[in-house]
Amino acid sequence: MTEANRILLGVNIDHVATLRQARGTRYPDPVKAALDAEEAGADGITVHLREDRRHIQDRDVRVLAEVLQTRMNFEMGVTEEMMAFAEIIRPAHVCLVPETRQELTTEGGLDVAGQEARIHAAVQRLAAAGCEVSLFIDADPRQIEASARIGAPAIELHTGRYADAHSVAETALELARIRDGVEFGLSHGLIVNAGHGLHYHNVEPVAAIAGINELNIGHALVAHALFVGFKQAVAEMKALIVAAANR
Ligand SMILES: CC(=O)[C@@H](O)[C@H](O)COP(=O)(O)O
Ligand SMILES: NCC(=O)COP(=O)(O)O
Repeated sequence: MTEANRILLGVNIDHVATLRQARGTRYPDPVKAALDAEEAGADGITVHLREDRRHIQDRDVRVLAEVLQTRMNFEMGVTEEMMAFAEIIRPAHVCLVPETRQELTTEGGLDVAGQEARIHAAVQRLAAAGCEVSLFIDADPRQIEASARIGAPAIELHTGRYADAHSVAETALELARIRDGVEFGLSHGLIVNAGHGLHYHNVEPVAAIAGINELNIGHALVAHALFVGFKQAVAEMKALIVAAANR
């Protein structure tokens, strides 16, 4: 009997909160979505507390920290406000992401190579709070090397360019970039995750990359949940990635 390739699904619930914030209501509740996701097979719950609080709110994070059965992956910009908040919440995982106020979504990865001392200090400080830190970076050897050099245990490769590719050739090129990035990261002793813009029609080639640890997926799950319910949306995605990883 051969052992199954393990691949984890981190469910990002940000856009449940986006819908709530659009009207300032109490519903839909991202905490309920997180608990449903866990029941449906999510291996972890990802939230991005943005500086402008456009979706997830501080209270959501505090409540999630108390009720999650799996683990929280807390995405944050490298700011003093967020560092102090993470030190109080102490999420199991923290993913450091680049952030600009006006962006529609996260554009590009964190420039670790360009600010090694600053990111190194953040990784050390979060590790002292008991958090395993990953760095959300482009699949660029320079950024991967810098991440390993500063002692981050994990990276998350930004799959946005792959997801946004406009031709078969461009898609293949971006997929190859991610595949090479996974291999390069593993060869540097890093845990390699990936995410951003992944959906039901583009996720399989990424899930099939050998050695990839976890995929973080949000927007597409929330969109599909409108039609099939959140548990079903998560279960379908989990089945898809596990099958792709074991093909
Ligand atoms: C870092 C990342 O890829 C996700 O957190 C994503 O950014 C969440 O969605 P928004 O970018 O739309 O806030
Ligand atoms: N880090 C990527 C993530 O959490 C989910 O991104 P998306 O699926 O909402 O684009």
